[in-house]
Amino acid sequence: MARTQKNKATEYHLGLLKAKIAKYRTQLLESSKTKSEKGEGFDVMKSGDARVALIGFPSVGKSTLLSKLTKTESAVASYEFTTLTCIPGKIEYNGASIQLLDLPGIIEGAAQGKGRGKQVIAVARTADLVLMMLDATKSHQQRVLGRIIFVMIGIFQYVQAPLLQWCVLYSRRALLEAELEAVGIRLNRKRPNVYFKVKKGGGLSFNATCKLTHFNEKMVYHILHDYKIFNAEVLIREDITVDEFIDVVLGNRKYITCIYCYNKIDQITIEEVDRLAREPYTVVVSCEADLNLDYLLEQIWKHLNLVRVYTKKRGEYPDFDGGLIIRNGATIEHVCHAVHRSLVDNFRFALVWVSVADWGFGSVRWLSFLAIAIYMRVDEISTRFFVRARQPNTTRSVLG
Ligand SMILES: Nc1nc2c(ncn2[C@@H]2O[C@H](COP(=O)(O)OP(=O)(O)OP(=O)(O)O)[C@@H](O)[C@H]2O)c(=O)[nH]1
Ligand SMILES: [K+]
Ligand SMILES: [Mg+2]
Repeated sequence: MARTQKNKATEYHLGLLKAKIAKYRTQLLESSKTKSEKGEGFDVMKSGDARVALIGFPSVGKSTLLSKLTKTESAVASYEFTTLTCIPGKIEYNGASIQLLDLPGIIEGAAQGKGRGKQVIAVARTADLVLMMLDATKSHQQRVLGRIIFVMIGIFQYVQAPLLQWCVLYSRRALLEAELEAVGIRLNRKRPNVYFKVKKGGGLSFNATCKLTHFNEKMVYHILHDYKIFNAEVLIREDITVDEFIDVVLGNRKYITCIYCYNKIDQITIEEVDRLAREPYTVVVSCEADLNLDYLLEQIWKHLNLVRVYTKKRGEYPDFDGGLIIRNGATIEHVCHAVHRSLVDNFRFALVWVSVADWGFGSVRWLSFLAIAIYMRVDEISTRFFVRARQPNTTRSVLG
């Protein structure tokens, strides 16, 4: 693929190669899974309302952060690979209990099993949020190096391509992302809006509701052929790339939010801190100097997208102490399950109050919910309406 020039004529050929690589990669991962039992990740029980995994190179300060944010102490030392297993800690925040996992550092080639890479990445797959820790001091060194390389590229025009590649690859953050990407973790990306269903017969039915600029029906046909899928229904609802389509076909991708956390900002200049802090999904902290850790918690909470639901007895004020913590996108059925397993069977209707601040885009939904609720029994429709609350602290208003 590196040798193929990228243009309109070769796009098709490249797409097929991508599908092949994805296929072989999956086969490799699957075969190695059966060979070693150790590939399943560390044996740590999921507990609390959400799970956050600390991923990063050795000695970036992952254990220091765990020890700061939770009551658990994880060994901190200046040498690499101090932590060798998964160490769980508990963060109590906004009434929720969030499991924070300290993990061994990972290195280049982790996805292929270097170090304890495979186990670490397996744990990352089970997390609701990946907290990618990076060393701010190293990122600065790297930028300086990057500039030098770009000057060199200017001088040696003819070796441009490999050098550029090296430059891109050398970014430590990109390296980590590539490791996670290789095992099917997609960071800060949403699931492609594609309906894909394998069928028993009937051939391939292909439809797109928008103009596709990256590939066409013929390509879809050939990619599916490569996976030995001959009968399927494909409905593409957004202008996706070939890679995204392959993700859909493979179906085992994990879409996880990632916060990039630059540690050790006590060691770099304020200008550098400012530059890093402006990047998307980025938080700058210093675990040792206790800088910005409360903002980090705030961001973790925000990106976990948890919803607090409080129960209320008839004629009484709601109990704002013991709330139920529910994932965003959960339904009233989930809420029932969180209260008691048998509740769903006897469930008839629910009255729902939402905070005014949540009305924003969802207001139409809530108002229609209210309108329909008046005419229908709520249990018939409740499962189709999501319980969403983004800013649960604000004024509550009676809706249902
Ligand atoms: N200057 C500075 N040093 C820090 C900071 N946070 C951690 N360190 C130092 O970084 C070193 C490594 O910290 P650890 O917490 O052990 O790093 P780790 O990522 O858990 O490392 P491994 O478990 O080996 O992968 C220690 O010597 C810490 O004292 C910080 O905010 N500023
Ligand atoms: K260390
Ligand atoms: Mg550690």
